[in-house]
Amino acid sequence: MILEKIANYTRKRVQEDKKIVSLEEVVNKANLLPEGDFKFEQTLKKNKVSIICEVKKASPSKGIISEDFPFVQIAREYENAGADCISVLTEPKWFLGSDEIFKEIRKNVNLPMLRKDFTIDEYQIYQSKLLGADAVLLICSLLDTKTLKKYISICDSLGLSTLVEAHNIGEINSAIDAGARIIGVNNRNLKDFTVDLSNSINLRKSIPNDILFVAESGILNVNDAISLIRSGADALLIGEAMMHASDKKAFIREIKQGGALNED
Ligand SMILES: O=C(O)c1ccccc1NCC(=O)[C@H](O)[C@H](O)COP(=O)(O)O
Repeated sequence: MILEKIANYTRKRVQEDKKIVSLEEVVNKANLLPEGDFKFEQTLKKNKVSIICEVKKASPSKGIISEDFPFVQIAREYENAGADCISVLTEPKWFLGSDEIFKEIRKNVNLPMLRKDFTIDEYQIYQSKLLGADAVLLICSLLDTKTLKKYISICDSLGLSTLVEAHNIGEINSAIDAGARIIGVNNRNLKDFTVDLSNSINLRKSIPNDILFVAESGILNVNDAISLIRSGADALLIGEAMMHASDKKAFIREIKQGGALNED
């Protein structure tokens, strides 16, 4: 499965990174930074519905999404269009992301930023803190409950939020047991890349209301977004459709207005 391939490649990447900067060094450096203030989850808590816009050059399911990829300009456009948070993919092989892209965007926008990578080692959490991230992604199918708990605790000590991603009820229970405060449900089946928004809609009911719920992937238009808001999503993570939207401001405005109209 693609996720295993990505995770295996990520293990090699992290081993290489550790040869340049050791675990001890990243830990020490990260601990010297001011503690984070959980800006990512504070933003999600404060809003009725938040839109997390993703900066995404390519993906395993779609190949190249943006040929020229002016990533700083895209992130600024998201900010000006009314995005609440920004997600930046840093995985280099399948998503053509990088830590440098993340750092450049960090310098140019004020919104809370999610470092979207395939976390398989605590090293990446300290690295995310050094990159200026506000949140990291933890994927349940890559981490058992004990490891999830440990990584959430490391993030807590650094003031970083965690988006814990689940695909099914077993993974949701693992995320809850690990103490996740934000759970994302991915609508994309990572075995065959099919997208089914009803995955978020069905699994919403299994997540307690005091845990923030993010619907992820495959949101192609305003109607998709509104149906997820109606099913109780606190936030939507939108990549490809946001990258392609010619009028990003109108896209976000219509989602938020549509979501508000469907309240109660
Ligand atoms: O996007 C993929 O093809 C993909 C494949 C394998 C693992 C993860 C993948 N995507 C990561 C994401 O979480 C999405 O980029 C994100 O949810 C936005 O999705 P979309 O709106 O469909 O671009």
